[in-house]
Amino acid sequence: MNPRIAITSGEPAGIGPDIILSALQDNFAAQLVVVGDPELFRQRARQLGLELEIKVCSDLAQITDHQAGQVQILPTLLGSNVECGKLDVANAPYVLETLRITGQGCLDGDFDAVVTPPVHKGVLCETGVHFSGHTEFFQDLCNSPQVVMMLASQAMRVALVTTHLPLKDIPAAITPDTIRTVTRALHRDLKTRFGCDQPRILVCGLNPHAGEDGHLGREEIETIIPTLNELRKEGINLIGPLPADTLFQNKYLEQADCVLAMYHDQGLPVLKYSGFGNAVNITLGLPIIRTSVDHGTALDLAGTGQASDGSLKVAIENAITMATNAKKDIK
Ligand SMILES: NC(=O)C1=CN([C@@H]2O[C@H](COP(=O)(O)OP(=O)(O)OC[C@H]3O[C@@H](n4cnc5c(N)ncnc54)[C@H](O)[C@@H]3O)[C@@H](O)[C@H]2O)C=CC1
Ligand SMILES: NCC(=O)COP(=O)(O)O
Repeated sequence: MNPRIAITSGEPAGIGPDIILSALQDNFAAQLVVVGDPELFRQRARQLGLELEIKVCSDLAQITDHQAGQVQILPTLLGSNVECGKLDVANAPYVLETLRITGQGCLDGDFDAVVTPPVHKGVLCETGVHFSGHTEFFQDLCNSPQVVMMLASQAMRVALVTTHLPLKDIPAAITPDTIRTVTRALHRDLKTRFGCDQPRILVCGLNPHAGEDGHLGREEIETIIPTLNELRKEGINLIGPLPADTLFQNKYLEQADCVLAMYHDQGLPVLKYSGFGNAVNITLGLPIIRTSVDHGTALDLAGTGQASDGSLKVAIENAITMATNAKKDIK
């Protein structure tokens, strides 16, 4: 039986609905179900001039294998009408509810994976909840001690020691404990989920020139190098820390299965430069499978037909592959 994959609708005023409608015109070997408001998808399809069948499923038993051109929807209703490109805090509870339903559904075994189009973190925070990202939301929902954000393009995989933190808080967050737990989770998932028998991880320093022997910062000498040496004794293959400005070249990337960057904007701009629109964001360390797109809500493009569905298709394909492999492992 094909895996059942839930897709959230993302920020309703952004390109989430557009790229879902566009991607679902293709075939996928899975039961795909969108958790969202059917009327939002009908309206957006009309606006985009796309002819798709919107099938509203009142329960899980009605979800069948995906057929190209069909959108199966488990209904959750919006708080307010949507105007493309205009954020409305009245719809923030809807967005959070789609995340809760799909995450909990994965934990309960109703779905084999969740794929998330982009949400707008700022408008979700305006409800009074602190929402820094799906990564942290699903970590809390699943009660997971450590999660790792990893993005993968054709050219490279990049994982992060810290996720959505203000820059000023990063040095304090790079502790031996965080480096240990992130690196172990990354090593384990590269083996179990990505088929790397002996994962090789290329680690960035935190400071310019990886601290220049302590003259440009001491985190490498005091924290990063000793912790990497400890992890090496556990049999984890680590290269570095290397200066982040010169690490991203083929000579090093060819030797590695994944780069481990210390923070969001150290690793992700390089990956996005090399593969924006075709990369996938995967949360490691969760008991559920969660993939996502490599881009944001692109409010400027909602409803215009100019948004690329490339990354969403890669996210759906990755979720299907990971869920299919997980089902095989259970048998
Ligand atoms: N997975 C998620 O939920 C993510 C959400 N975001 C959120 O998105 C919001 C907007 O973030 P920005 O930094 O403006 O990034 P953005 O990715 O929304 O837009 C950056 C630029 O890329 C273009 N772009 C983005 N996606 C595209 C696509 N599929 N096809 C063609 N062009 C595309 C946009 O038009 C814009 O010019 C923020 O609130 C941010 O937190 C950002 C990244 C990931
Ligand atoms: N730049 C990627 C990103 O911020 C995605 O965050 P998340 O919502 O997947 O946690």
